[in-house]
Order: sequence, then C-alpha cells, then structure tokens
Amino acid sequence: MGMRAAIAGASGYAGGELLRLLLQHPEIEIGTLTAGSNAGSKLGQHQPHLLPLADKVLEDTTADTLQGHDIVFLALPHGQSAAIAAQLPDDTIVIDCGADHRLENEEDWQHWYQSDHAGTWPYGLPELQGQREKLKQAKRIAVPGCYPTVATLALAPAIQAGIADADDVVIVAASGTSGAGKSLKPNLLGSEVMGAVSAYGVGGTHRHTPEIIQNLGKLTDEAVTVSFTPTLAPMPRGILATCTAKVKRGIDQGRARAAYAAAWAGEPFLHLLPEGTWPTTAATLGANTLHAQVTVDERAQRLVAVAVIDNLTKGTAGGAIQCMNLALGLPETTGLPTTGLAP
Ligand SMILES: NC(=O)C1=CN([C@@H]2O[C@H](COP(=O)(O)OP(=O)(O)OC[C@H]3O[C@@H](n4cnc5c(N)ncnc54)[C@H](OP(=O)(O)O)[C@@H]3O)[C@@H](O)[C@H]2O)C=CC1
Ligand SMILES: CC(=O)N[C@@H](CCC(=O)OP(=O)(O)O)C(=O)O
Repeated sequence: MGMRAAIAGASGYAGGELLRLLLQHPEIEIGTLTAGSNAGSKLGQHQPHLLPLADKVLEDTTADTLQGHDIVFLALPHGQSAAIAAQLPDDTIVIDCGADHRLENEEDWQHWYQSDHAGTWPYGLPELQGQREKLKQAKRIAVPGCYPTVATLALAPAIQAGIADADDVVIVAASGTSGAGKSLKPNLLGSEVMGAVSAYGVGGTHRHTPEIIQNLGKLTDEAVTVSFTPTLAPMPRGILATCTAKVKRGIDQGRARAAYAAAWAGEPFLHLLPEGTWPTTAATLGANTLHAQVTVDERAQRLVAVAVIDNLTKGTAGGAIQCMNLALGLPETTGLPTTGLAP
C-alpha cells in the first residue's frame, strides 16, 4: 500500500492539477479532499476531467479532516494555509502551494502581503543551488509562485556563473489565466480576456518581485535589482518569461549557452533548446518541464533568456510533487510527465 495524501483546496485549479498528477503516481493513494464553500459537493462537479474521483465528496478544510495522512497538500488562497498547517502533526509532510511560508524576511512579508508572517519553510525549488539537499526528508515545504519558478530558473545559470549583472535584471512575463485561480475577477471575465493581452502589477508592485530577489540573492554576492512586469495572455495555461540582464564584458552567445548547458546537465526537467530555436508554452503544457533558450544581444549588451513552463504543472502542482518525491526519498521524477500536450 502506498502513502496517503490529502488535498485541501481540491476544487481549485492547483488542487485539480495535483489530483491529475497524483492519479498517475505509483506510490500515492488519494485520501481526503477538502474545499471551502463547495464542501459537501462531489469533486466531479468542479473537476469533470478527473473521472476516477468524480463521486468523491469534498469535506470541510479542518485539521481534523486532514488528519491521518502521510502527506497533506494545501492548495488554498494566500493566508489560509498557516493556521491549518500549525495544527497538523510534525511528522506529516505538509506541502503549501500558497505563499504563506515562502519569504524569509518578515518585513518583506508584511509589506507585500499585509498580514503577520507565519514563518519560513524550506523553499520547494529543487533546481535552485543548495535546495535539493534541504528538501530531502523535509516535513514542511513552501512551493514557489509560478512566476518566481520560471524567472528564477531562467536566470540562475547566468547569475551563478557570474556572466550577467544581478543588479540589472528585467523580467517581462505573459501568463495564462489559470494563474489567477478560479474565483471570478472583473479583469478575468471571458470577454475581457479573449483576444487581448494586458499588463498588470506594473511598476514593481507585483508580490512575486521579492520572491525572485530572494532566490537570485542566494546565487551571488552582488546586490540584486529586479524589474518585473507580469502580463495576462488569452490562454488557460502557460507562462513565457523574457528575462534580460546586463551581460559581463566578453560574454557571447556561445559562452552563455555553455553556462546553461553546464548548470542543467543532469536536471531531468530543465531543457535548453537546440541553438536557434525559441520556447513555446505549448510544448510544456501538462508537463513538469521548463524549456529555455539564451542568447546575447550584443548591441544592447544584454543577456536574453526566454523560458516557458506550465504554471499549473512545473509552476505549482508538478513542482509540489517533485518536492514530495524528494521528501519521501523517492526518485525525484516519479509520476511526473516530461512530455507536453501539442498542438
Ligand atoms: N494557479 C496557479 O497557477 C498557481 C497557484 N498557486 C497557489 O495555489 C493556491 C491555490 O490556487 P488556485 O488553485 O489557483 O486557486 P483557486 O481559486 O482555483 O482554488 C482555491 C481553492 O481553495 C478553496 N478555498 C477558498 N477559500 C477557502 C477557505 N477559506 N477555506 C478553505 N478552502 C478555501 C477553494 O474551495 P471552494 O471551491 O469551496 O471555494 C478551492 O478549492 C493559492 O495559494 C495560489 O497562490 C501557486 C502557484 C501557481
Ligand atoms: C495570471 C495571474 O493572475 N497569476 C497570479 C500568480 C499565480 C501564482 O503563482 O501565484 P501565487 O501562488 O503566489 O498566488 C498573479 O499574478 O497573482
């Protein structure tokens, strides 16, 4: 018999993607599923694609309903995880897909989330230098935000190798609408989203900015300055992040590609595309992969890295399961797809 996992927030997008992947995981048995206002209804009403679980009834999200599992995934809105997590047994693996335990600096948390800081958990990005070891046997894991996942991974090889200037990073990213969750928002109505790309969180106001800075700061002694602009694209899933930074003197495309190839050798989910090809979100849909390409804009003297992920897979649920595998001592790739859905 495998390990039992409960999912809090099973009626949402992240919860649905966790279940889609866990249904294919050879070591996991799905236990209790919970929701908020939709508790009492059947999962099939909210996640019609998850046929094997269609008749499972969603329970209330409480420490009681989540007891008795080896692993608890929390896929709840920001600010909802901390109180529940604090009531779960220490020996349960708790994996928080929300932001509550990601930031290390209490003042940063208070500034960006306007609430009390619940504390910091091991950060669930195994490919970030030094993190993989911290996730092995971890009992509490904070899954990164979707933009920080793609932007950090896209820039890390360059910052780590010292070929780009951490003090001059610009990130512009386009996200699919599922990144915003299921709850209705005026800018996410179908007629507003279809056929338009729009900017939001402009001018350094998006809460993922400090998370990206925290990550890149672990790779360099230089000060880190990040200008991050998210945009919303008319597609359900996927993020394409264009990340640029001032390149150090003498670094050309060949040197840049070599740094990425070296950093990602042996990484099962990070794929540097062949020279001359550029990433498309479609190639990563439903897969726990990141595809990227890097070059140097010689006239502007900037390194340009473009990377894509599926925000719900590598950007949330797939990343969470990758961390669970490490915490359980399983091969990191267990149950995780590397093939996308195309066209
Ligand atoms: N979507 C994405 O790409 C990413 C999401 N995340 C994070 O994952 C978490 C979930 O996001 P997402 O799935 O998109 O959001 P959704 O809005 O799609 O789902 C939220 C889930 O939480 C439940 N819920 C809401 N309020 C409460 C409450 N007060 N008590 C108990 N349960 C509640 C909802 O249940 P009900 O149906 O009953 O309302 C639903 O199951 C968030 O913290 C988000 O930041 C992280 C990375 C990327
Ligand atoms: C398109 C869209 O709205 N995306 C979300 C990011 C989703 C995510 O990864 O973030 P958290 O887990 O930190 O909420 C946003 O910009 O708020």
